[in-house]
Amino acid sequence: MKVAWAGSRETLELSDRMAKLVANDPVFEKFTRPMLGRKELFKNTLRKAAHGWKLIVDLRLTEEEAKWLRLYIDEPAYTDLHWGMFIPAIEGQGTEEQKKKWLPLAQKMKIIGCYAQTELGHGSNVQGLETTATFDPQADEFVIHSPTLTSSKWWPGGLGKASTHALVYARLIVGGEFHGVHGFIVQLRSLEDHSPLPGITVGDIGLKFGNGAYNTMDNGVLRFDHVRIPRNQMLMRVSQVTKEGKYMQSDVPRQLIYGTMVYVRQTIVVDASKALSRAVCIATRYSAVRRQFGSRNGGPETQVIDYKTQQSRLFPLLASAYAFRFVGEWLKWLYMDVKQRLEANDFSTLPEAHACTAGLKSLTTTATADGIEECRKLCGGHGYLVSSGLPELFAVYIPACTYEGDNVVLLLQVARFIVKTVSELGYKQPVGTTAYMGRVATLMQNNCAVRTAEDWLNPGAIVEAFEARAARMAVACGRQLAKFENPEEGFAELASDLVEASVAHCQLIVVSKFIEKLQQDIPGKGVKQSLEILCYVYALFLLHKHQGDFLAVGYLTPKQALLANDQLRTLYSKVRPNAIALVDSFNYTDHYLGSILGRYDGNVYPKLYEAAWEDPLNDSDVADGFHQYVQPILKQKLHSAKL
Ligand SMILES: CCCCCCCCCCCC(=O)SCCNC(=O)CCNC(=O)[C@H](O)C(C)(C)COP(=O)(O)OP(=O)(O)OC[C@H]1O[C@@H](n2cnc3c(N)ncnc32)[C@H](O)[C@@H]1OP(=O)(O)O
Ligand SMILES: Cc1cc2nc3c(=O)[nH]c(=O)nc-3n(C[C@H](O)[C@H](O)[C@H](O)COP(=O)(O)OP(=O)(O)OC[C@H]3O[C@@H](n4cnc5c(N)ncnc54)[C@H](O)[C@@H]3O)c2cc1C
Repeated sequence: MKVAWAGSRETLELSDRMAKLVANDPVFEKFTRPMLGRKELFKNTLRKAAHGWKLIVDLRLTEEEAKWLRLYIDEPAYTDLHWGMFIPAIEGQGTEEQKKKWLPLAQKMKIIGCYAQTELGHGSNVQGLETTATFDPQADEFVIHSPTLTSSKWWPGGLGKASTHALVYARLIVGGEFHGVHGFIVQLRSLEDHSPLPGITVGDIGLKFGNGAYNTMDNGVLRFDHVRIPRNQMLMRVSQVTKEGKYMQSDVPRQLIYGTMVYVRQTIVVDASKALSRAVCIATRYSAVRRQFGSRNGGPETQVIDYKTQQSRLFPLLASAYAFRFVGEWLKWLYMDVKQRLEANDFSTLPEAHACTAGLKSLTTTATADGIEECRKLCGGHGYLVSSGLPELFAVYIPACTYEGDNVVLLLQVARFIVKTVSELGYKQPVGTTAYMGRVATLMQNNCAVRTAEDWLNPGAIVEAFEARAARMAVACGRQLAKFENPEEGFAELASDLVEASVAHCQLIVVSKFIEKLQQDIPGKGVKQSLEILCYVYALFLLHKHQGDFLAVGYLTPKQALLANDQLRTLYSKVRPNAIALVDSFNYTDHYLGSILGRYDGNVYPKLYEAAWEDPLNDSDVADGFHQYVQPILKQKLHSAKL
């Protein structure tokens, strides 16, 4: 099962080696992080990142090994955006010449970059960005300027204190004409003493959610006062500005400017499976350790993992972790396929890639953020302790629902894609993830044929159910939209219905890809059977949770919905014997989990008790301040009879 989760024996071996390298290095200790003040915390992050980089250089780690090393260091840092966005943006939007100049500097960390797109006044609406880049043909330069307070760059990770350069997204103005938003490489700080360059105001935006957590990252604010950069620092793969001041839009779709966001969104889907699997690993192991009620004749109390309510909350999350892992694997293939096609100037699957990365990023991050919180609740009171690992995991994870695109805004992008597909059904055969809409007539007619709970253990029945739900919801939106004279007005009015139809479409993709995964060759005795059970748990859990959709579109009867729930209960009993093996398969070290509740050895109570005394508050029996503020209350003579 470890190989199924890792993806291959090589990846399992490589990731295991990196996990142990980090876990055995005291520099990467994590428990004290929530106790540190902001400046100490940030300095500690710089120290860890420097040590990580030293390991990469000294041990000559490959790019893949370095990626796993950074993951297991498990600390948001400026390197995330340098490697995760700044470099990919230059790779995707730079000319060959620009790549030759900037990539070696960035890959050797001679410069540190960030991705500065969002502003104080605009994040979702990229076309609304206000920073300007005005071409000066006399000097053959761009003048980068922040014309308003709301044009201040705001949020970019690594910007506040670490980055020497930024990839700045600004409104391109040539000869007084606006030509859309483009990316510009701008140096922010001196490479000598790291002081901000003339015309640059830069700093951190301040504390964020939770202790420790994302406060290890210097999300920054940045303003420009007429800063000049050479013309060749505008990324010019998509569009060019000539020395003479002529704007040239190549035949590449302008949306390629957004290509880095598409890349990061697809990585975020696999990240979701990692974050959710960590929380599920903690909650599952602790649910097996925790006993509460149910003792018979003085025997042991019941393990909470044996309660049906615990199983009905926990096992769908376990199934979701595997589902997101496999759909993330497929999405990575889709992204690489689009990237190859783009190299050959084939833009045919760009809309599908945009819709899938946007929709699956939205779906998986929402489910993962909610799932980590559910795992905290599954651990009762002890889940609320920082030493459970869950509060930090939650605090670091939840911005994923916002960054790289607010999840609702992204679902509206999927909605545009779906509505367009439905409107073209009469004359254009849908392909890829919308191919099922080509069978809309059948999907509108056929109703569910399930007669027994067993009938739900049929991939065909499940896929048809999810296809019918998605198709019928999309067609219903299409019919509603047709009633509006102004399509944009209709779209705005029906936005919530469209979002729900987008969720249905994306859930169909996740279910289908899980089923497709099971058609592949999966090594290991009993592994495929265990994954099949999880696949049915995932699909039938969704069907139960969203049964309103299936009933409203007339595909399911209430009886069939009840049979699905009956089958779910049976499936939970099948998951139970393998639950611990399924989470052990994630192969996480205690260091990476950072959780006393999720310890591999299950030695929870002694370690919880031990950890309590390490809290600084227990440095003295009588807390500082007691004698000053409490003792006088205890000692005061109360004359008023009322008290
Ligand atoms: C290692 C990891 C680190 C992991 C650690 C990560 C650390 C944190 C990283 C966070 C970094 C960030 O947050 S970076 C900042 C992230 N910001 C965002 O994601 C901003 C979200 N907003 C946007 O992407 C855009 O504003 C949109 C897509 C919402 C709207 O764009 P727009 O230009 O107004 O386009 P719009 O009119 O809606 O659509 C026009 C046409 O373009 C298409 N279109 C729109 N976008 C795209 C696209 N990306 N690709 C292709 N096509 C597109 C539409 O489908 C539509 O086609 P048609 O219908 O006409 O056919
Ligand atoms: C931890 C973190 C790290 C980040 N790192 C970076 C970075 O490195 N670089 C960078 O450039 N940015 C970064 N960002 C910024 C991030 O990309 C934006 O916050 C994100 O894109 C959301 O945009 P917004 O803040 O403008 O949200 P808004 O769009 O203002 O969202 C507010 C509300 O309005 C709703 N809304 C907005 N538009 C619509 C619409 N058309 N229809 C319906 N509802 C709508 C949203 O759904 C949401 O509920 C980061 C943010 C965070 C939290």
